[in-house]
Amino acid sequence: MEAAHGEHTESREEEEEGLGGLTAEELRQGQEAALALEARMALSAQSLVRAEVDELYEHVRALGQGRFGRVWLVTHRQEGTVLALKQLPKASTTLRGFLYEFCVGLSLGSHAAIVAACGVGLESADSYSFLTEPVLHGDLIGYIRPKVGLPQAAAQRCAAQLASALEHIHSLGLVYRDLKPENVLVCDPDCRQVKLADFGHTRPRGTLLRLAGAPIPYTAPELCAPPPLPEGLPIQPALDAWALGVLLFCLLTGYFPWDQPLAEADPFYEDFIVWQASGQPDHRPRPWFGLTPTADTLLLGLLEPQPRRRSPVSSVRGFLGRPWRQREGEAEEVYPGEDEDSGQDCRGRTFQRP
Ligand SMILES: Nc1ncnc2c1ncn2[C@@H]1O[C@H](COP(=O)(O)OP(=O)(O)OP(=O)(O)O)[C@@H](O)[C@H]1O
Repeated sequence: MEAAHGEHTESREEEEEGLGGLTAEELRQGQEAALALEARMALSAQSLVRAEVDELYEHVRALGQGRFGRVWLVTHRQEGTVLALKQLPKASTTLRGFLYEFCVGLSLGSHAAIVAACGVGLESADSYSFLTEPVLHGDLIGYIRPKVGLPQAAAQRCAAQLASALEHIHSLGLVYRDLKPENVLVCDPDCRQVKLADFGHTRPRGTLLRLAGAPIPYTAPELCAPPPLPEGLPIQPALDAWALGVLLFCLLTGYFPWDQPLAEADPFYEDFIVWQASGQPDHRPRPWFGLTPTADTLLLGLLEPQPRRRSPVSSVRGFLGRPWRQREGEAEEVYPGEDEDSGQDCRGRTFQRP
């Protein structure tokens, strides 16, 4: 969604009236978060360890590869501590971009559903790296059974933990902006505990952003509309609430609700908008058939197209412990299985609905 990873390609307007509808309190919160991050980045720049990764750490195995970085399981050569090391090549990451992601991770402190940063940043000849706790059971995408989703209890546990992690991030004046199953790491084979990772896209509330590239299912509709200011849309936690709604739909059904939230381009989104506006049960789009009225209410709140009317991520708490799926039998096992029915799941954007 951005031109360059971690770089401040966005500009921030200082005047409240120029901030496309942010309240004074929202503006203050975002500005404080931005200042705190700048201060932390200045300090961290001075304390970077300058060494090659191999001098200090032994590679055990690769844990994952993203668009920007490679993540390794490593052990500290002297202490023997087992850690995850995210390595970002200098060819594609600026020092500022690296410091930004590193310091956002540090500023989130300790939260049970957020990958803990270790506070060590490394500058090597060709890369920047930082260390975090390792999470060893893969990411959530491997647990979502195509056309089925997760068992309800696991879906509700994930929902509760992710809502809590996002609430924490929002309370610090930040917007996460990259919620998707690939960024949710799983701590145990039964998917009891999950942790949010990858803070390369996290920004202070009110940062002005434009959508760069095609929208994905998790992109909120306000980002697809022409921005209220030439520099872009002042970002709000509501972006994360939307993405959480889409992710919960995937967990409960094994389908994406749509490919992109554009009624003119996506018939599934158009159907949803018609249902959402009419409130008529017989307008319910087919992919929603298996959900309960409780789940409908939760998801319709998170997936409210108007960001100011959208439910906050904390709304999830009020819906836990009640059935979200009408029939539970089809999704009893949690398993990190392979794609059973390629193209018809929520692992790719171009799946087909029933
Ligand atoms: N702490 C960790 N423990 C275990 N695996 C991890 C950890 N951090 C990241 N990974 C794995 O590495 C993958 C890539 O990491 P990450 O998402 O941080 O990279 P990225 O380049 O920023 O990705 P993206 O393309 O989503 O922006 C993750 O999907 C995950 O599988």
